Amino acid sequence: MTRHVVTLNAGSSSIKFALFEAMGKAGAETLSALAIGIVEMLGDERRLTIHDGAHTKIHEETWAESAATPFHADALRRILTWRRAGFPRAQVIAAGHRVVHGGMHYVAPVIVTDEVLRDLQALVPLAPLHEPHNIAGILAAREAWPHVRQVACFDTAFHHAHPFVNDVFALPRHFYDEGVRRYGFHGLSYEYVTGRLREIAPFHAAGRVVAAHLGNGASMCAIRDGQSVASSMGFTALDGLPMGTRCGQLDPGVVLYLMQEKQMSAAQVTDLLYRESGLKGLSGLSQDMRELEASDLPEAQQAIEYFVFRIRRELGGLAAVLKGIDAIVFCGGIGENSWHVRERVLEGMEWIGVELDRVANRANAQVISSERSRARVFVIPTDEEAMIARHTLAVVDQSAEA
Ligand SMILES: Nc1ncnc2c1ncn2[C@@H]1O[C@H](COP(=O)(O)OP(=O)(O)O)[C@@H](O)[C@H]1O
Ligand SMILES: CC(=O)OP(=O)(O)O
Ligand SMILES: [Mg+2]
Repeated sequence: MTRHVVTLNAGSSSIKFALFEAMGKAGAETLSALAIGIVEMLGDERRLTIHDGAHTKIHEETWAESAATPFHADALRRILTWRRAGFPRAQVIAAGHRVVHGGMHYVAPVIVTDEVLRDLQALVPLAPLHEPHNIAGILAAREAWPHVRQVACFDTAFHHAHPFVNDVFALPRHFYDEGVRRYGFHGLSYEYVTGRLREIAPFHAAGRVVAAHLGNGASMCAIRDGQSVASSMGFTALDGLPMGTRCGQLDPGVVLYLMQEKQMSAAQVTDLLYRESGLKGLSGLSQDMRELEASDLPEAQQAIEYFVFRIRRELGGLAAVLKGIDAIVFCGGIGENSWHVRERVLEGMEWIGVELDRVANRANAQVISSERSRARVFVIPTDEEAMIARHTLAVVDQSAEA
């Protein structure tokens, strides 16, 4: 049996998508990506770029749209038109969506219903950079594709079994019961790299692993025997490491100061912490690590220094949670590509059992620790799309059995 699944990862100014083919018996299918693409909003211009499963560019188009045209619906229309022309025989049975926040109740992927959408809407304030766009992507897909099932796959789900101490804030107890907890994000990415680690190094995958997803958003996760134990991200995707435009860990007293002494409104503070801080705010130059690495500005170098410093702190903390580490995994745009950041993170980490192989690291090799290193360090390209596709197929098959 051959079936197809489309995955969507909708952001504010881009939609990443992929078309997967599933072959074999239901439940034991192999998935392969036929196409992986992105629609980007670049001012009034929009661009669709598609690569095949071997990373060869197979399509590119740009078109002008006024900023007033709803971006997600417009992008979806283009994706569908292209899909019909490029893969006319594809039997698309479902669309899987990355949804960043699942709150207390969504701890596994689900088929989207009106009730699910209402629940997700209530989570918008907890993920203002992501959730509204994730929902817009689902709505646009539902409208463009009324007969295709929509499945929501949550970034928080991988972390849902955290022990209480890694989940709680020291607030009066009722806040925890209401859902004011540490959720953790990037779960689809962590789940994928954990699965890959099981294939590459099963012994290490069964042990104590710290994984670092360092992309535009950045977080770290302590994983024991494949299960998330603690995450640097909390109630929202603001906590932990500094990111492209997000502040990372911040004394809550700063928020009080901004509101009380600087008379900033909640909306202004939200904008400051989510969109104007992190690497962008510190450097005054860019949120893009490549630009910072290429810059001589002292502020750009300090922004990288702070990023590295927080990763090292988190690494020490998560290693303590796990009582030692057997492996570290780097993934995400920075984790997979910046040998410079990895080198600085791992400098002088012998005390934790890590010795870097500088040559392997500079070559972005899969294993970047030396032969002598007690813990092994891996660079594993993540694939949130593949994880979404797997979950989506599984949910569709389960619902058929039910
Ligand atoms: N070769 C590279 N060297 C350093 N940083 C890189 C490199 N390639 C990508 N990056 C950085 O990765 C980040 C984007 O990560 P990515 O995981 O693609 O983001 P997103 O969360 O949008 O998927 C950017 O800061 C970008 O500069
Ligand atoms: C949760 C999160 O930060 O996601 P992203 O890295 O896609 O911004
Ligand atoms: Mg990302």
